[in-house]
Formats: sequence, C-alpha cells, structure tokens
Amino acid sequence: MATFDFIVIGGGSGGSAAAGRLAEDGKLSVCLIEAGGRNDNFRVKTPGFMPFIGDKSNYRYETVPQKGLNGRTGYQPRGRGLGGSSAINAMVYIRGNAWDYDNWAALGCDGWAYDDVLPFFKKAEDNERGPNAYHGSNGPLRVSNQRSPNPGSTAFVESAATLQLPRNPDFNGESQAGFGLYQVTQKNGERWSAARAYVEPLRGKKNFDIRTDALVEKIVFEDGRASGVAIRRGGKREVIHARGGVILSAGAFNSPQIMMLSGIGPAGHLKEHGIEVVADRPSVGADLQDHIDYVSSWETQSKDFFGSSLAGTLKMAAALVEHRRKRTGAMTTCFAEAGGFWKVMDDAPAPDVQWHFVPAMLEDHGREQVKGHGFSLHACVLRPESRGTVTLNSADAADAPRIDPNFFDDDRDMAVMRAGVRLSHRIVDAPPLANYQPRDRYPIDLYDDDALDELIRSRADTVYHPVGTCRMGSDEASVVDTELASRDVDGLWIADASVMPRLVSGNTNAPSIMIGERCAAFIKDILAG
Ligand SMILES: Cc1cc2nc3c(=O)[nH]c(=O)nc-3n(C[C@H](O)[C@H](O)[C@H](O)COP(=O)(O)OP(=O)(O)OC[C@H]3O[C@@H](n4cnc5c(N)ncnc54)[C@H](O)[C@@H]3O)c2cc1C
Repeated sequence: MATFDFIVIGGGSGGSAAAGRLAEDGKLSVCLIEAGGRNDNFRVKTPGFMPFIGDKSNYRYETVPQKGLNGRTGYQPRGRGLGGSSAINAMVYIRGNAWDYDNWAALGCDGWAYDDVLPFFKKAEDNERGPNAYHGSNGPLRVSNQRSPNPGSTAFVESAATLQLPRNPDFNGESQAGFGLYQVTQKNGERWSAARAYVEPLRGKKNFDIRTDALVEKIVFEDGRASGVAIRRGGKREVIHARGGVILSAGAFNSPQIMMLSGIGPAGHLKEHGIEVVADRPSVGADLQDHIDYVSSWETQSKDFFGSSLAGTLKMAAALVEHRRKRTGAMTTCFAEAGGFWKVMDDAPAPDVQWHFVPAMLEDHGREQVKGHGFSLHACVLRPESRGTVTLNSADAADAPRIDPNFFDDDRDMAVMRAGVRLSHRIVDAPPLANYQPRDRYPIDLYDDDALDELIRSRADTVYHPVGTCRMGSDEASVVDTELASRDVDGLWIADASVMPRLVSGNTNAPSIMIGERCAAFIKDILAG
C-alpha cells in the first residue's frame, strides 16, 4: 500500500511550488500526481514553439455558448503535464497590482495584503536583474529580460510614450502603471516552467515520488479527514494514502471538478450526478472570474513582424538554428513581448486595462493561420465584474468540466473594454508604430459604441486567467480559509489559481506559484507546532 506524508494533486504552477517546497529538505515524503506527462520536450522548452505545443500538453477546453459573445463558445487552453499551464503559457512575469492583495485583505483574507505576499514572490524568484526591495534572486523561478525582442515591440513602447504614456521598466516594482517590455519566466533562452523550477531539481530524491499520466478521480475521506486519493493510470485503479493530508492544485477548472467528484460542492448538483455528498458547499465552482480580452490586429508590408510568407519561413528556420546553437534569437519570443497597464476609468483604484503587444497577426488564439505579416494588440479588462461557474458535465474525472465564464454579463466590463480598445488604436496610430503604415484588419468607426460593441462581442475571448472557483475567505461561505485549508474536512488544502478571491490585475502564473509557496509554508508551520 503506497503511503506518503503528503499527496499533491496536479503538477502545475501552484502544485509544483507546493510539492517542491514540501519535499526539498527531505524530511517529508511527498507524492506528486499529475494527469499529463513530463513535458520534457523541445516544443515545450523552446519559447517560440508555443503555438505548436501538442494536444498531450493542453486540455483545449471549450466554454458553453456565451451570450455576451453573440452565442459563440470560448476557447480555454489549460496546461496538462508537469508545469501545468506554465508549460504552455506566454511566460510573461507579472504579479498583479499591490492594490489587489490589499483588497484581498480588505475582503477578509487576513495575511494576504501586499506586504504579506511580497516576501513569497521574492522567495520564489531568481531575477536576472538581481535583488532589490521588490525582487529576489535566490529562488527557483528564473525571471529574465527578453533576449531578442522584436523591433516592433520596442516601437510599441515608443508609440505609447509618444502619447505621454510613461515607460515602465519594471511592472512588478514600485508602480505597475506604464508601458514596457515584459520580463519572462525563461532561463538561458528556454521556457522555465514551474516544474523546471521546483520539481525537476528534486527528481530522484528518495522522499519525492513523481507520478505522471495518473488521473486523480477523487479525494478519499476517512472520519472527516482527507486520507488519500483514488487514481486511474492506464486501465488500473488504485488508492494512494496520505498520513498528513492532500493538497489540491488541479487549477481553476479541475480543482472544483475534483472537489465535486469527491462530494464537496453544491449538494443538489452533486446528487444530479449520483455523487454522495460529503459537504454542501455552493461556492465550489462559483465565482469564476476571467480576463476578457480583445485582440486588435494590423497587417504590414514590413516583414519585421512574424508572419506567413517565404521570407518569414526562411527567417524562422534560421532562428531555429540560432536557438539550437546559442539559445538566442527570434525563437526566444514569448509572443506577448511588450505591453502595459493603464487606467481608462477615472474612478479605478489601479490600472484597469492591460495590453499585450504581439509582433504577429493573431486570429482565434493563433489557431487560424493568417497570410502575410503584421502585429496584434490585446486589451483586457483587469478586474471584471462578471462572474461565471464551473460545474460537472459528468461524474468521470476524464471528462471536461462545464465552463461558463459568463463574459460581459455585467455591462461595466464592456465599458472598460471599449475604452481599452480605443486606446489600443490611439497607440498604434502614433509613431513609430504608425511609420509601419499598418492596415487595420477590422476597420470600423471606433467612436460608434454599437459598432464597437458588436465587433468586440464577435471577436473577444479569454486571455487565459480563470480564477476564483474554490475561493479563499474568512467568511463561512468560502471554500478554503485564509491558510488555504478546506472548511469542510481536515487534512485538505487547495493551492492554485482557484483560491483567488478576486482576479489579480495581471497575469496569473506568478500569483499561482506564490500561492503554492504559501501553502507549503502554512503546512510546515502546522507541523512545526
Ligand atoms: C495559453 C496560456 C497563456 C498564458 N500566459 C500567461 C503568461 O504569459 N503569464 C502568466 O503569468 N500567466 C499566463 N497564463 C496563466 C497561468 O499560466 C495560469 O494561471 C497558471 O499556470 C495556473 O496555475 P494553476 O496551478 O492554477 O493550474 P495549472 O498550472 O493549470 O495546473 C493544474 C495541473 O493539474 C493537473 N490536473 C488537472 N486535473 C487533474 C487530475 N484529475 N488528476 C491529476 N492532475 C490533474 C493538470 O494536468 C495541470 O498540470 C497563461 C495560461 C495559458 C493557458
């Protein structure tokens, strides 16, 4: 019978950090269970291959039809395999705004104010720029400057400056506002997933068992305590036991799914699927928040930008050779190379829109090939008011959960989006980007609200930051308490993006890693008495 001190479900951003920290000093036996594979291949490791990462590493979920998107279904990529979504993401290193964490604390999450979380961001970080008041350099997560940014990306920052929008060399420093090039989670020109940071260095240690291609079907409880997990691997089923407890880190879609499959969730819904109710907890799968995003796109004659043409293909072939030899060049691109944060609503407490500049024409999340060269500019609503849900489609853990982000349910999100998209176009209309004489691929009168709303509803979708479906809080209705422990059973913690009570104003990989770090620290504190 396999028994460990702790079992971690899911080797993604939160799970890798939690498992790695629990196992690192060798005192605790830890089993990390991951549904996907090792993700140890050149497509995952080479940043520029991001659009070509295969199905084995991506769940490729779809949402239910979205009324706010003219009835379209949304695409929800999610990483599968070690590293989780950090193995397929755009590598942008952003923590959110200090205001977000102070707001979490104001909502009742004691111990999660900016001053409380900053030490854990720093502990995780190995920033190539070295340490300072905001950054760490001794952690496992390598954060790098981009090695070979596209000239168009620097032109974007200069165009913003032309409009008096300030340059910001460090969005994770004193102030988030402004425009600049993003730092990335890469090491020596390769993707640095959470698994490469926290898990791979411990591979082979006697106290650390890494089980890939193992699907967790549910958490097992004995006398009100999480005592193990039921897994399926190949055709075989087995229960693995945990003396100290279980950490659930399956992400914002699969953590609520596993909670429900284990009997913790909205009782009526569980009964519909024939699941025995352990605890009636309506907040499991509720409060889904995600960054709705609109991608404006322009075509250029210039072949500076990535694109599909003979010249583009030859350039990428040369870039691939350069990357194999030196780990530099265009294949180190994270695609979302530049961007910024700015307030478009006067009463916003912090920047309410984030931009990602991509030196390529992007259509349908990169799934549709576009002929020619050009660039794209994402604008996303940083603190959406709309709330969605994750529920079960079936009682089988291998089936996709039912995802309803409910985008644009709240009109305030559209108001922010409109202003964000207008600013996107003002920036692109300013030199030096304007000198490329870009041709807008979706020209409309941007100051006609109805026309702009229609364009947004027909093209907007997620920028991949779902959170909130196993929300943390000090209130009785929350799923986990402020030390990430389940309110319903002993020996169960949740450590991933699902616990965020509010979506942070930025990308969610670093915050999910910070949450994994904190979970391990909470557990070690308990063990230390
Ligand atoms: C395409 C894309 C681009 C993104 N770009 C960025 C970016 O540039 N910067 C940024 O900061 N953030 C980005 N994000 C978001 C960020 O990567 C995620 O928010 C973060 O990785 C979430 O971490 P997590 O721990 O919550 O879940 P994940 O990292 O998704 O990990 C969940 C893990 O659990 C496993 N799992 C699920 N169900 C089971 C089961 N039943 N049994 C066993 N294992 C299971 C999964 O296989 C997965 O490995 C992006 C995301 C995507 C998809």
